[in-house]
Amino acid sequence: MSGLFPDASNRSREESSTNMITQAVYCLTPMSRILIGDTDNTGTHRAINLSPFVVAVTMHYQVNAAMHLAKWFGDETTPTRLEEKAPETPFIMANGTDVYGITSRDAKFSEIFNDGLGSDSMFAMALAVRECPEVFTGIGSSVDVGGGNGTAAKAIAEAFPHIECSVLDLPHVIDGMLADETVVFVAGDMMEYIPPVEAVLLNNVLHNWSDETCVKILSVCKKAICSRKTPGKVIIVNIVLRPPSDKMYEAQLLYDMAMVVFTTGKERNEDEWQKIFTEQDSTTTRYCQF
Ligand SMILES: C[S@@+](CC[C@H](N)C(=O)[O-])C[C@H]1O[C@@H](n2cnc3c(N)ncnc32)[C@H](O)[C@@H]1O
Repeated sequence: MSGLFPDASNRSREESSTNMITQAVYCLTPMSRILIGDTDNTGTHRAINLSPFVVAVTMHYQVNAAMHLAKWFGDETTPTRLEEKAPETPFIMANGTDVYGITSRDAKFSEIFNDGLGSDSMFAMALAVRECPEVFTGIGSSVDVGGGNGTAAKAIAEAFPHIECSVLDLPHVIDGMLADETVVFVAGDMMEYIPPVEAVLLNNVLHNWSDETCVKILSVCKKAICSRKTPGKVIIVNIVLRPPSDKMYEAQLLYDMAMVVFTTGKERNEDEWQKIFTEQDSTTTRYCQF
């Protein structure tokens, strides 16, 4: 204890070392910096703030779901291969319905969930727009399918003002959204119909679903981009699992675990993505990494 509470004779030496410790302890790391964002003197955010995402994925519904993981794994009455356990997920075991069942009946959770995913989208789209601008050139119209609160669509509209941007999501999600001059909100079901458009954006959507459902969603996307004279494109923003030696591998596996707990989907490596694209019979596939 004496080392923690220095006596007066050592004061100046201790003060300077306390300052040093204080600086070392309270300095933000690159990771914690993205949890507070950055505001200018008008209160406008100038940098990415991922804290809404942390709040959204640690709500009691998700924590309860994670607590059911062991039971879900260990349930001997269900098959051992994980994909055969679908459509039951730890989330459904814990909450009686899937994430979208909860967003449809709990408006507060829906708002927190959409804001959280929106903050994550802001992060991903800022990189996509900066690192892969060629993906968006030559496009006149786009629909962000499963676009939630429209954060990604707004980022595209801001970076490429000539693109007419819309967002398609489930009716209860769209209900609360206010259209602005940059983005139009459309209620619909991506499993059934997507309006004709030059580019469909699927931002962090396909990893929520099984291979079979991804093929189904992509076939609806294909109809939407092929109903015009010149066929358009489907832009997929998603993790592509890297080899175990990659420094991002552990973070990517953590995302994969989240998919197991919350959804019937998973994160995929390039071969697994390619399998889906081949089954879906896409003409050309190009990968841009960021
Ligand atoms: C993981 S969130 C991704 C949200 C957004 N793209 C983002 O990254 O912030 C999946 C989105 O798909 C929407 N969704 C789920 N099922 C859908 C369906 N059948 N038709 C349209 N949207 C759907 C959800 O409401 C949710 O907004």
